[in-house]
Amino acid sequence: METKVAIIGLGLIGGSMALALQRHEHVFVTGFDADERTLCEALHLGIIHGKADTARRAAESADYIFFATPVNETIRLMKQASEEWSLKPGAVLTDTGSTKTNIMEHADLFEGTDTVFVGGHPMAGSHKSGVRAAREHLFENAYYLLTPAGRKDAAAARRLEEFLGVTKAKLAVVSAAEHDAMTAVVSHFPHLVAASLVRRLEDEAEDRPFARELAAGGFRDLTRIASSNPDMWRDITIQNRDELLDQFDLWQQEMEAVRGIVERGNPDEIRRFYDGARAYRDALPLKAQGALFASFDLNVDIPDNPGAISEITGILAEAGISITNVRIVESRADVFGILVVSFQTADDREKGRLCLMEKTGYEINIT
Ligand SMILES: NC(=O)C1=CN([C@@H]2O[C@H](COP(=O)(O)OP(=O)(O)OC[C@H]3O[C@@H](n4cnc5c(N)ncnc54)[C@H](O)[C@@H]3O)[C@@H](O)[C@H]2O)C=CC1
Ligand SMILES: O=C(O)C(=O)Cc1ccc(O)cc1
Repeated sequence: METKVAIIGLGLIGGSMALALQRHEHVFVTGFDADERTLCEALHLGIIHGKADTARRAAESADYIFFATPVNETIRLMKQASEEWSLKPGAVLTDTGSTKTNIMEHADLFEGTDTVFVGGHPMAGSHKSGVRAAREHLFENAYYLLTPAGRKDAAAARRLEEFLGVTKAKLAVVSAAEHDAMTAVVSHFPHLVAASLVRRLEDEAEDRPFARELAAGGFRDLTRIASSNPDMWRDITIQNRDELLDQFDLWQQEMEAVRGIVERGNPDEIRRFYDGARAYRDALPLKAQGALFASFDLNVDIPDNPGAISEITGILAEAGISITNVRIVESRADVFGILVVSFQTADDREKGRLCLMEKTGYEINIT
């Protein structure tokens, strides 16, 4: 029997989810997006099987309903769905939002009905947004957190978990509170810091415009996420406000401690500070795709000239290994640069690494 899926919000995450769920043999994915162009594009690109002209129409015949909209919008849609829509008995509603406490506070709107809401958050994505950025492989190897609320929800969560198996994500169940505390540290607060670093540069560059030209390499790596969708991050910041405020206190303590280290100027102490951070960072599970490690990158140390770039891309193309992005990080002041080649999966990156090691003499690293 055919499973009917409704995806509301067809941007990076909704579009990727629609593509991944099409891996099921008997599935029909209906999409809706508030933006008419996005909706038409999703249909045209084969991201959805059919389009609906309202969220309600998409949802009413569905077995699984995904809200892949900015989180404040998701709550508005949940209220509408529970009050006005006639959903199929046994339907499972879920979302992909980056925050969970606020959303789960509204899950009980579905209590006493024959439908259930299970919170969800695929911890994969990027600073890109929109339907054209959607990728079938986006969730592979990434954590996908589910936050069922009650007993009925636990059974529905198991069904949803099984259905989401085709995404090849690593599914895990956590409480909404736990979710928001952890994501504040690994995702939400870092976005505030990245945006602030960029704003600091903007101020500095008013007096010293040359600083802007020097903002290469490390600065760009550290602030990539400042290029994210501001509407989405506005909603996340509003919904995870309390956790973020706690993070400000802890960050200020951390900055005070670091300031002390710099002020004392003790070389051993300064080195220990950097060494501790490096050791912890290097031991992070980089192979798993997490919120801050959204793409699979190889750093290739090449002479900074166009010939070297086409050599690398040519070797990969010849071996049939697809890449998603290529950029040069001008991290050093001499004639050399680092070519960062991004792959869709860890598997492709490993094949690429072996192939380039065999065919070039360049130094190749995974950061
Ligand atoms: N971007 C990322 O890396 C990740 C985002 N998320 C979460 O997933 C959700 C979607 O994020 P993205 O796909 O990145 O955003 P996006 O901006 O790429 O897509 C959102 C889509 O929702 C549509 N939309 C907005 N309001 C709507 C409404 N009322 N009805 C129907 N469509 C509506 C927009 O037109 C847009 O096409 C957000 O809740 C976000 O917090 C979760 C994991 C990663
Ligand atoms: O671009 C990045 O590294 C991200 O941080 C992507 C991301 C954004 C929001 C999420 O809830 C999860 C992952």
